[in-house]
Amino acid sequence: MLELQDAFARKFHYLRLSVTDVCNFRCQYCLPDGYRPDGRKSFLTLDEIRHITRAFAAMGTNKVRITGGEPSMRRDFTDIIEAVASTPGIRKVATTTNGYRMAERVADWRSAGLDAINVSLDSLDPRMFHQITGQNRFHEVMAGIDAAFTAGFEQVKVNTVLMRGLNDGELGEFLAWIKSSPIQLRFIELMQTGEMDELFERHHVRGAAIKEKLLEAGWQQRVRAHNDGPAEVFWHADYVGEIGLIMPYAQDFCASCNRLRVSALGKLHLCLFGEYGVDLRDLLQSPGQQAALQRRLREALADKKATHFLHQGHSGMTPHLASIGG
Ligand SMILES: Nc1nc2c(ncn2[C@@H]2O[C@H](COP(=O)(O)OP(=O)(O)OP(=O)(O)O)[C@@H](O)[C@H]2O)c(=O)[nH]1
Ligand SMILES: C[S@@+](CC[C@H](N)C(=O)[O-])C[C@H]1O[C@@H](n2cnc3c(N)ncnc32)[C@H](O)[C@@H]1O
Ligand code: SF4
Ligand code: SF4
Repeated sequence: MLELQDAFARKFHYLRLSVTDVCNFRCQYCLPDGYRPDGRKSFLTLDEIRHITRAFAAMGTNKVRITGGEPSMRRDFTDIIEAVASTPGIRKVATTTNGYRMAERVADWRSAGLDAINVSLDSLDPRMFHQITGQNRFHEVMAGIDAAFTAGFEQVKVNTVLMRGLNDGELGEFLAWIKSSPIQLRFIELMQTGEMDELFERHHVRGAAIKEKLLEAGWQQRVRAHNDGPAEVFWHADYVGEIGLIMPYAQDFCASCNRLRVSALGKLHLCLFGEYGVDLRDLLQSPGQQAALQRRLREALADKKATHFLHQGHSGMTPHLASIGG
């Protein structure tokens, strides 16, 4: 099998597949004014999703993360999970969600083949949660996380975007929360995107400060496996949970890049902060197009850059991460 490999010898076995741009939250760093419907957009159909997944799987992809917007806003979300999970070669199906409908549906998602779930939770203080996400749904999301454990997930990853002056003083509360829960809590550095005004300057805080505190408190960094993603993971003998740090501004962050993205509009994105998307949709219309689709993917990959250009202030064409799935 000819794997997907770029000019820097990085291999890509992980696809982040966005299934919708729509979201019901208004996170300050993503869609502060909420999702603005655009009647002309049509998101990938179930058949198109099947064709994409098959082509990637035929080139060595074994993990697919279904994302968005908010993926659980899709009425056929469970069918999407099932379609991806039943594709030969796909060994891990994951999703990233804001927790919407999770408490009621997570058991169905698991039965459909979902292996891993990442939930966004920016604060353990319900009022701060509301302030950051624009939604008064803290307890709903927490109930969703509990329901995931009840449904049989052994670990849940929780994503917390670090924001100076908002949630950056909550380390103690978060640590107490994961002391006896199998949660991998990941602090994510705020990333600058095209539609952000001065929010980035106001709230960006380096994950390195948390790393120092963790090391001082006896946390140890897990040795990275070669196929691990970009999170640095820390463990402590007194804690069931773990801490992950996602620090895209750190040196060499992109050296371990192992993922490609397809947007809900069917475009291949070589980087979260790339300059363009490669349209795939014309080759998603029948199974007979798979060879041509694979050729297009391989040719496109030749142009993947070594890293993002965030340090120079360029966030590419990405207006906000809901447009590409994060
Ligand atoms: N800069 C950058 N950020 C990323 C990348 N992949 C994920 N992120 C960010 O990391 C955060 C967590 O992403 P998730 O969707 O939970 O996925 P993940 O970290 O790949 O999770 P695992 O597959 O469990 O390792 C989000 O804010 C993403 O936008 C990446 O390739 N580059
Ligand atoms: C774009 S969301 C899509 C999935 C789902 N709606 C959710 O929020 O989990 C994926 C992840 O990106 C993160 N994210 C969005 N905008 C970000 C930004 N500007 N900087 C860092 N992380 C961001 C979110 O917190 C979330 O964990
Ligand atoms: S981060 Fe996720 S939940 Fe928040 S606005 Fe963006 S897409 Fe929606
Ligand atoms: S910023 Fe781009 S190159 Fe860097 S890890 Fe993310 S997707 Fe890969």
